[in-house]
Amino acid sequence: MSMARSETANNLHVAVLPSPGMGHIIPLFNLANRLATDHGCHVSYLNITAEASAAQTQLLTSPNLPPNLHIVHIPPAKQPTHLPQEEQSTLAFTRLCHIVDDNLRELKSILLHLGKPKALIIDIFCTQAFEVCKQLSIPVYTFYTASAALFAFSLYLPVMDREIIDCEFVDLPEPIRVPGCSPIRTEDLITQVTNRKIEEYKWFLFHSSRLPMAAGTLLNTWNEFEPITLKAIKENPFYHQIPAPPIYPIGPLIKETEPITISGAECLAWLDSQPPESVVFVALGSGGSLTELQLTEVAWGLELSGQRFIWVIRAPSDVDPTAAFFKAGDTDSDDPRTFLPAGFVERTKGVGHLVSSWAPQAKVLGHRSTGAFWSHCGWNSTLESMTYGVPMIAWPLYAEQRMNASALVEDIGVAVKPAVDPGMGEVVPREEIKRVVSKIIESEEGKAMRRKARELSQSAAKALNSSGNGSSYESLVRLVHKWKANQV
Ligand SMILES: O=c1ccn([C@@H]2O[C@H](COP(=O)(O)OP(=O)(O)O[C@H]3O[C@H](CO)[C@@H](O)[C@H](O)[C@H]3O)[C@@H](O)[C@H]2O)c(=O)[nH]1
Repeated sequence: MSMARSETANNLHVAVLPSPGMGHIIPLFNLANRLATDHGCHVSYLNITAEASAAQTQLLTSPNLPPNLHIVHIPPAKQPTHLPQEEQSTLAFTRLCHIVDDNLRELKSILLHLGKPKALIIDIFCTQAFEVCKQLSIPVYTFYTASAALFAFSLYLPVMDREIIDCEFVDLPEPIRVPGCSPIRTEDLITQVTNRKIEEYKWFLFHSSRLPMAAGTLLNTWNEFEPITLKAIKENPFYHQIPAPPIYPIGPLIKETEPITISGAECLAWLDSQPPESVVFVALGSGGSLTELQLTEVAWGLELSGQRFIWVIRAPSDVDPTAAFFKAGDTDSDDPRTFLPAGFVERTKGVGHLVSSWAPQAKVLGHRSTGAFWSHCGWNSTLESMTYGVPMIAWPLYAEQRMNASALVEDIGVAVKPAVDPGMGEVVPREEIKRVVSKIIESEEGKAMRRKARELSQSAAKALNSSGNGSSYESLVRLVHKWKANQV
């Protein structure tokens, strides 16, 4: 039987700690919002303010927050680590890990000041909180913002690192077999593990090896989306050797509200005037950008396809590879249109709509005119696309996105992946772009992908159903009951 909301409420105080980067801030915020609105919890959302992006500030200063959700700002660390210039520009992840490390120094006094919440839910890159919370007897839960498959890989990583693999992972002759996951081709591996000697890998291994310290892991997925992996994590004897924490699949949690800027409103108004399922939405997550050469090919490919599009466009990555990541939602930078082929904007007027830096993505994906999502396959983008039943063009860039893309194309059948031209290096040429864009909007294969995405959208809605034993809804209710039962 479904557990009623009123049973779980009564001022239970929980805190939520995201790491920086919109791909983490957004899902932890969605969870905080859900706990406050659906489960009546009193929620403190701990916001690391150092290097906050415009999108982060905009999200957290929204006037529509529920009254029982409080944003607690962690002031920037007094003596932050200074990374060498070269690392600052190439490794967003290392920089992110240092920001967390520096800015959690005062976590203990913050939690004490908040009156010791009954549970702390942390992002996977905030595992420094385990020791602090042990001293305070606060149970810590991780919210895994990526797939269950990556969670399984991460649980297994310390074992592989210690006992099984003595070369670089990318040099292995065969795909990596992790129980419950499709074999992971070495070229699809998460980028953080491609070089075991560098700091990026050490941080990823550090946080992965601490996953078993959690009292439980909330996964942003649902039973029907990753059935085999979830079953394996729960049941496979292999995982019993690794003290894996109990898992709670609570997804797909996606943005329910988002602040709309002027350019966002224009983008939605443009969509209103387009035919149903006709528009390809091109957006590469919060930090994705393309090289100048690739940007040119994408522009030509879109134009040649003749299909309608919305394109969230950013300055080329050759200028500064991590600029987009740390400046998410910042529209003050150069007008990216200046990087496009001459005459492109004029020639595609009426057929295409450009948005600088940031669009109201969830709203665009939920719009009836959107026919496909050209995405870097970040996990939140993937969940948003599936929630609204939109098929995808898979364009993975970094992190675990290649793994997600392969699952979406090969295992689930909701995406198509353009092929690179070996003669042009890693670049996908305009003819190939034209082919996949037309295919996903017009072909029978594209329609089959849309049908599959719609089925998943229905199963997602069922999992979240609050009045019909939705599996994800019930998982979260179970947790809230548990926290409440431990309440003194
Ligand atoms: O113009 C934009 C661009 C992005 N978004 C939102 O930003 C989030 C982006 O998240 P995601 O798709 O997961 O991409 P990243 O920001 O790149 O996320 C990082 O974190 C994810 C979760 O761990 C990983 O899956 C990714 O690989 C990693 O790059 C989503 O909610 C989008 O709706 C917008 O609202 N407007």
